[in-house]
Amino acid sequence: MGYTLCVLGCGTMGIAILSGVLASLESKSSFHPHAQPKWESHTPGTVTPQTLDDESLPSRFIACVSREESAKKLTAAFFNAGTLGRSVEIVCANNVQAARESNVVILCCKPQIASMILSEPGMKEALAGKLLISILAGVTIAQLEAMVGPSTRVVRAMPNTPCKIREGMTVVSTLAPSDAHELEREIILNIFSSIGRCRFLEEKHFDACTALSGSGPAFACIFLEAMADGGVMMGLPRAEALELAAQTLQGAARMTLQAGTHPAQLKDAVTTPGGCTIAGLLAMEDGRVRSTIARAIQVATERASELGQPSKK
Ligand SMILES: NC(=O)C1=CN([C@@H]2O[C@H](COP(=O)(O)OP(=O)(O)OC[C@H]3O[C@@H](n4cnc5c(N)ncnc54)[C@H](OP(=O)(O)O)[C@@H]3O)[C@@H](O)[C@H]2O)C=CC1
Ligand SMILES: O=C(O)[C@@H]1CCC=N1
Repeated sequence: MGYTLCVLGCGTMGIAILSGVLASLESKSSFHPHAQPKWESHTPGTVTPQTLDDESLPSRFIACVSREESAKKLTAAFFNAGTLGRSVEIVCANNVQAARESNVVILCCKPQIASMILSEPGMKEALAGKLLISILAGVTIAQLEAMVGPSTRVVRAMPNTPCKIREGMTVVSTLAPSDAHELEREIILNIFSSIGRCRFLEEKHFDACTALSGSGPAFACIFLEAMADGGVMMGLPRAEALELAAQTLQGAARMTLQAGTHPAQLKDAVTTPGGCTIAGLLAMEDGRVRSTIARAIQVATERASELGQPSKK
């Protein structure tokens, strides 16, 4: 059983989502009696699927691109993705047929070309009565609804690149409570909580989420690289410096997420009076590191809100 899932515009994020979903299904199919479902470790507030019936799980996968070159890359990417990966159908320049054959479509193209793709002849009909999940930055549900027919259910999601290793953070636009939407809710949760954390938030928060968790991996990597650079400056080999920085950031983040420890508490616990940590912290404060990082989120949020708008050029 199961439904057909189509990724319309399968680039960086499409591959990340599809790879994560395939890996999750592979791990579900290789039953382990002591295996914990992925979502059991989630903190309160993040959402998890209630059931795991076949109807809410994908069983056929279609990935769409526009160029042959991209199609070749996808074939290579998914051929190595386990047995399920080999069953991804790669479709080049035939979006309408792919949408017609699908039940759920995840729109993963650039924001600027959404209207072109959704206005292809036959697309409205192909999407009629189906669930369209858009991950596009800055393109609102109202804008998307104006591009599709009234029977297409439009939902926004904002995932991030770590979905590829099932450590993603995805925010999904709040769904109106209704029995008719229960299956859609299950489908959305099964996709995104199988590839990381998933939480619902009102659409008005989407530009901030785009900046914080969507762009966030890039910001975190600047911090990670800078920490490693400091280690290298002090004589550590590059590879070890990166390992130390990455595992340290992961450990601190996990203590916040899993143990619920406030970051300020974590910081204070490390900071011995008169010790080296406070010396480093004061150097960071001199560099206005907090306001610089917070302002980066502010500026990225503002930019995200412009991405769905027609270019002013
Ligand atoms: N990158 C990120 O970290 C995040 C991105 N997003 C959002 O995800 C979306 C995609 O971003 P990203 O994955 O980085 O972009 P990419 O450029 O990597 O992927 C876009 C994909 O769209 C395909 N495409 C282009 N034109 C068409 C067409 N006419 N028909 C079918 N497919 C087409 C491209 O294929 P081809 O090369 O063949 O044209 C490419 O595979 C954006 O809207 C972005 O806002 C959201 C969260 C995080
Ligand atoms: O930079 C961008 O526009 C996209 C959206 C979030 C992450 N990357």
